[in-house]
Amino acid sequence: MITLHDISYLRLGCRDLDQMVDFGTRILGLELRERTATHAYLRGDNSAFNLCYIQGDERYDASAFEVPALADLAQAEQELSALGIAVQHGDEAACEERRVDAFISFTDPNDNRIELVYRPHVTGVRYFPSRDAGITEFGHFGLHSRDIERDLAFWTEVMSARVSDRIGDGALLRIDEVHHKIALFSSDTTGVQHVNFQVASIDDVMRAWYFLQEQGVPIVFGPGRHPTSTAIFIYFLGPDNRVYEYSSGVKRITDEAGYVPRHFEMKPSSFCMWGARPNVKEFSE
Ligand SMILES: O=C/C=C/C(C(=O)O)=C(/O)C(=O)O
Ligand SMILES: [Fe+2]
Repeated sequence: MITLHDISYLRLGCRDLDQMVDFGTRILGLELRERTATHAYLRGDNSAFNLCYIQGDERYDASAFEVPALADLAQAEQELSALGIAVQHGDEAACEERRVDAFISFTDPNDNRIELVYRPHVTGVRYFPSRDAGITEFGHFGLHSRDIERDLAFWTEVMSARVSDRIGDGALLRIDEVHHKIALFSSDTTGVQHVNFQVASIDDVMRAWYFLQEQGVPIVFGPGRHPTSTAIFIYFLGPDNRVYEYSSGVKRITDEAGYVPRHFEMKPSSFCMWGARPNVKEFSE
């Protein structure tokens, strides 16, 4: 089994890097940490970056997870190869581009690009937000799945994720005490389905609600509260048409041995206990 220590970063292709830097800083409230002609590194905590927008193919994305030890990369390669999954090694330039000491990459059974990284760089410099969105950390991300049972088997048997809750076919997966850091949603495509940043409180979610409306940002779900993780949330669209989420108050599962996942019915009330209706394809009946 491949132990995932934490989520690390997302690499997101885009057509217009300036537009994504503007959105990431002025709207999302991330800090622009570094920028080259083709790459923009943004963060909401003290990591070197959480999101890297890359000028070029807007359909490109990759999600990265940290493994605890360098030896885990070799072990992971062995396990993936045994399953017939091709593994690539990051060379020095690719490691530098990702601000990590070492990494391997592969595609999961859904053709999602996944990177396993060793020693993602963190900074000793406090995250300095470009607007006071109240971000506390990079929270989680959703992945598309064209075959949930197949992908769930991969994430829970090959990787170390555990099911916290299911909603219809969808699955919320934890890799530590946080209720979920990965979410799989039934879909007809591949890649990242939504990007979540945790904010400090309900005040930040509600402030975002007014702010996003004023800025003309399309809100696609919420404000509301997830009955699954109990988090209060708001979802909105970036200019890249990706779904972004702020949420606050995600529950922790501390009774690892005794916890049994729940299975929520595929109804809007399983996504929001206040009555908000999702305008997100993968969350709809
Ligand atoms: O119901 C879908 C989403 C649930 C949650 C949650 O329980 O917090 C998410 O954050 C999500 O996966 O978007
Ligand atoms: Fe989410």
